[in-house]
Amino acid sequence: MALPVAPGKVAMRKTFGIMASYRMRFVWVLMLQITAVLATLVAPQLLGRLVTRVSAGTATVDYVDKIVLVIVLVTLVGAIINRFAQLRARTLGESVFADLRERMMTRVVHLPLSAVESAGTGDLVGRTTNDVSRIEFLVRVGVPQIMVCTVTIVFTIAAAAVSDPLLAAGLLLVGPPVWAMMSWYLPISVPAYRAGSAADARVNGVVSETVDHAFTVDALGIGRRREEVIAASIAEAWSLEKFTAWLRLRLYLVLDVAWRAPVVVILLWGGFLASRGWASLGAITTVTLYAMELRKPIGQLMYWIDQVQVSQASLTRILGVEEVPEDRTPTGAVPEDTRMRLRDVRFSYRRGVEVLHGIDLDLVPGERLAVVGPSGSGKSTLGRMLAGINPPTSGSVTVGGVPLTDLTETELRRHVALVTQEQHVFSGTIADNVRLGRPDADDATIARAITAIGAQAWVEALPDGMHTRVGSGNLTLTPAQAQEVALARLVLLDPHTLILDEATSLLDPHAARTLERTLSTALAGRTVIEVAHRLYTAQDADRVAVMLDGRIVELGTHDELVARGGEYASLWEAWSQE
Ligand SMILES: Nc1ncnc2c1ncn2[C@@H]1O[C@H](COP(=O)(O)OP(=O)(O)OP(=O)(O)O)[C@@H](O)[C@H]1O
Repeated sequence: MALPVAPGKVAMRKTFGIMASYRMRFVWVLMLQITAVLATLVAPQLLGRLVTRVSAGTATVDYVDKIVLVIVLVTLVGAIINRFAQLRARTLGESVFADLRERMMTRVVHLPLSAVESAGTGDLVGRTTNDVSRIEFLVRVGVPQIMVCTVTIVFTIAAAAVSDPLLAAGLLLVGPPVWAMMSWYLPISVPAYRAGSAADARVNGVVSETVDHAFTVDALGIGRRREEVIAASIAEAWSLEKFTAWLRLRLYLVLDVAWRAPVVVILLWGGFLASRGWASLGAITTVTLYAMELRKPIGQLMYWIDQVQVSQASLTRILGVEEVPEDRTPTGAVPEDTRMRLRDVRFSYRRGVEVLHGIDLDLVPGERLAVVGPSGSGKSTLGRMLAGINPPTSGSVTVGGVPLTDLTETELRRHVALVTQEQHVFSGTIADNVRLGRPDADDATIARAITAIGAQAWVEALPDGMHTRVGSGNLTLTPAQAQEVALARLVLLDPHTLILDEATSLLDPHAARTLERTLSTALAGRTVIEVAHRLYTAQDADRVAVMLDGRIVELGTHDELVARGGEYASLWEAWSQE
């Protein structure tokens, strides 16, 4: 299921909400810009007067000098204010953009994992990269320029109207064709740009999926098939890109004329009015100069209108991330003990396809429970329920009487944590990676955690010990080392209940068993639920739960279950004979 896109009204409300928090700075920038524009409007007025006096033969040299001096001064002051206004506008744009980006990142890192998984990472990556870049230019440069352009256009037209209303009325002729063009363009372009962004995200998704799993693609010999999938997604993105380029072409054809029109219209209209004696040469000069001054802001505004469409589509995708519904609502309830209970837990990844069919389970604090069963029987899904990664579709998973979904993420992880075979090593030192479990831990505490999981030998043998940089571009840890770092992180996090889902499956059987033994010392006193593929894990456990088709069909000690002669007994017999 794709991540949501914020509806137009919601996006608008949120955008205004962000802008409202900067309203004083907006007003300040606006005032500076108005002052700068007013300064630029003085020159055409004075030139108009000069032309009137010169054509009437009443202009003295002294008068001309004075006018020129005032024009130079006003233009200079205007340029200084304009520069200052631009600077303030750009810093305002930077602040708004930083705010938007922080908002997004905060939401992204707290998104319900289930929502990210079902949407696929391509969509989220597309939103945090392509879409953010698309609006970056608009917010940083566009918003300030749109303000400048709008203020310039409004005040220039007003100044022209004050100089000669009849003559300035000619400027309004440009309005209707631009309006008609926009009425056609806007409703088509936003959905087209949005579809383009989604198609780009799909390209991202299929390409990164193929690259990430290059070995699998190679092993299965499905390179050509993947090429076809990538080509199809690129073809889709390309056809949408062509369509939006065609839209822009039409837009620019009309707007290009609109951009040049004001001067032409005023000269023709002014000539007509002058021939009737309804406009003076001075007024025509002033209004023509104003019309010329309109060209630049009109041109820029046209460009930004198109950018707004591109960005609006991206903005609705970025703000859409905030629309992902929460999958938990912390109530502030405090668990009274560490006892975990599942009652009639049912779960479906997809509507109508139930994979857990009513599971009841009471964990005994401090016990080690092995969960065994055939592939697809729901062991990992049960682990995810216990770790609170996916809330159950119905029924309840509680700790100390409080449903896991009533706890905040941070609080939840203090109670229960899940370790799978996939462990990400973040760029940084080994100590940084372990410290993720408890940000305030000092080096001595980290060293103890590393020792607790038996990794001190190889860590100390590294050039800088636990301060050796690992992750992308640095030392690459083996899967087993990465797993040990993750387990050391867990020792620091110190939850009372741990779910190990094939946590040691990347290790060879001997190393796995050694690590599991070390772990059981490090995790002594904690409740450990282990999704087990190797049945010696079950033999070592206090109790064994056997899963079959989304149900727990047997629960007891290894000896009891072997003696019962049921499902587990046959699994055990088959395994011991291997
Ligand atoms: N993300 C998912 N989306 C949809 N269905 C899923 C998802 N993950 C698992 N399933 C389905 O849920 C059922 C239970 O899968 P689960 O991974 O929990 O079983 P398992 O016993 O852990 O299997 P294995 O030992 O192979 O890991 C299977 O039918 C599987 O296809």
